[in-house]
Amino acid sequence: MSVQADAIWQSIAEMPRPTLATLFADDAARVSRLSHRIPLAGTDILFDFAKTHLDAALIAKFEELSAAMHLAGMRDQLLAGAKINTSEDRAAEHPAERGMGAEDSVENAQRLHERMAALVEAIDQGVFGEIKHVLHIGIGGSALGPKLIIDALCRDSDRYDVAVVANVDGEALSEAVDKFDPTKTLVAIASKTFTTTETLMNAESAIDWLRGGGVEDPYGQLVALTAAPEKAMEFGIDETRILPFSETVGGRYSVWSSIGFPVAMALGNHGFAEFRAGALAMDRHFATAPLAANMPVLAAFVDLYYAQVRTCQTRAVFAYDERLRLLPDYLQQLEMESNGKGVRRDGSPLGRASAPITWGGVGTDAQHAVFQLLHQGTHLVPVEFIASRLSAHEFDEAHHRALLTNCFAQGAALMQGKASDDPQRSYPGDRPSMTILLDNVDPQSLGALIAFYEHRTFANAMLLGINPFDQFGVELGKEIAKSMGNRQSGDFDPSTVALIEAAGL
Ligand SMILES: O=P(O)(O)OC[C@H]1O[C@H](O)[C@H](O)[C@@H](O)[C@@H]1O
Repeated sequence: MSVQADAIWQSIAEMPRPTLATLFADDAARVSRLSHRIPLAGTDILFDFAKTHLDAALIAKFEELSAAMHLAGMRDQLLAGAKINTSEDRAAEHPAERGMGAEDSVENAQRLHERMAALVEAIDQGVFGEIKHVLHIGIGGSALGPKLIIDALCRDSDRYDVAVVANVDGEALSEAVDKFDPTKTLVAIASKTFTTTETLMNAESAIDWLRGGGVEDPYGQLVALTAAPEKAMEFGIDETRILPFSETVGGRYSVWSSIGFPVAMALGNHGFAEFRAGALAMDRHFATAPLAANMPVLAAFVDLYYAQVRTCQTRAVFAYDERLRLLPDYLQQLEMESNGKGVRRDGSPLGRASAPITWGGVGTDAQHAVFQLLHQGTHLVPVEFIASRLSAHEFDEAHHRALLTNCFAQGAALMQGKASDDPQRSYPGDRPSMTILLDNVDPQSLGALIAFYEHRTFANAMLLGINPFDQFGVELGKEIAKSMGNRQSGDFDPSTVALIEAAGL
């Protein structure tokens, strides 16, 4: 980090720390200043930062930090498809999947999307016989995005039943295939590298399941979603059913690419295109809005303020909408795999806290489980609420009113607190939250929301000097698992040896 950035952090740390109550009392226009309604491709999203400790002075300091860390320039490079993933010497071209980036990359992505759309149409038209189910096999970035989007948007889809299987635990595959008829199932094998052991093992077992279920040519029912088409061909998948995507699209940023195939199957090509259009609208906002009114950037300021200055070690995300219940899982990979790093882009020590731990759940369930700690525990946890103005279920609208009321009440309670003579019953208050209110849970708003999180993660990384696009930290465990599986090494530590023996491996 530059000396200049260090000095800015120092001055942020020394700034006065007014309470939320004082911030509201001192600025009658606080809500209009910090609550932004952003119009995006036919939908609006409201981002309310008023219940965080951000104020004009803090924002100005973070703008200085942004200048010192070249945030705007790095953003422009990201969105132009420059090679900003320096440790792997490549670009990070997930925006190109939505239509923003280097011209040839955008064209290439479009061509691949058309190819995928054609395959979806062919399946719809019965070219593969009667297909009713899609078994999507992938893990990490090749599973979490499709799982979230399908769970959110395809609850009463009359197109295909989709199951996403990630875990190498056979229970996961067993649970998924139990509901499916092998003769009517298409198996999508999703792996950017096509080398991930869990995915390949599940794929082999799925082929056995197809064969055991009377499918004469199981390979004829496989589709591959990958950036390594040659490996998928070696695996035995016909080239016409391999949907490639670019090597420059990172795994946890890949739901927009052919990894989104099950989303297109469940939602239809049009729905998947709308999902990408929502993201493109957020890309445009990120590209053009001034930093102080740029939602991903402001959110990163909030994240950094709490993690760096108030030393919060976690941040909690609560979806007040059953349709978004998988959002915290998705964000855990996006944020922690991107920014859970102790070194900067140039390899020097980070010298400060990396990304906080992302956790969360679904409201109102979580209120009856973990909110005690948020209200009275000794850890300060910045909370994020995500809700939708409209619901889609068939029951009385009282349900949705109660859901939203609870969501807003929690934010108010965290901030207000409550004094009491009895210490057990007193609430300190001044606990921050931000709220994101969607108009609806639909493809555009979800696309825009996920792109918002991607850019927020990027802005956090740039302001810390981290490369958010590699993940070397996941390799060591894989290597050790392999050597254990192959029994090549007798020199594990005594605790590990005792566990191997106890399990009879
Ligand atoms: O898509 P794949 O190549 O199979 O990789 C699946 C996942 O595994 C890796 O271990 C990484 O941690 C993830 O970022 C990646 O999404």
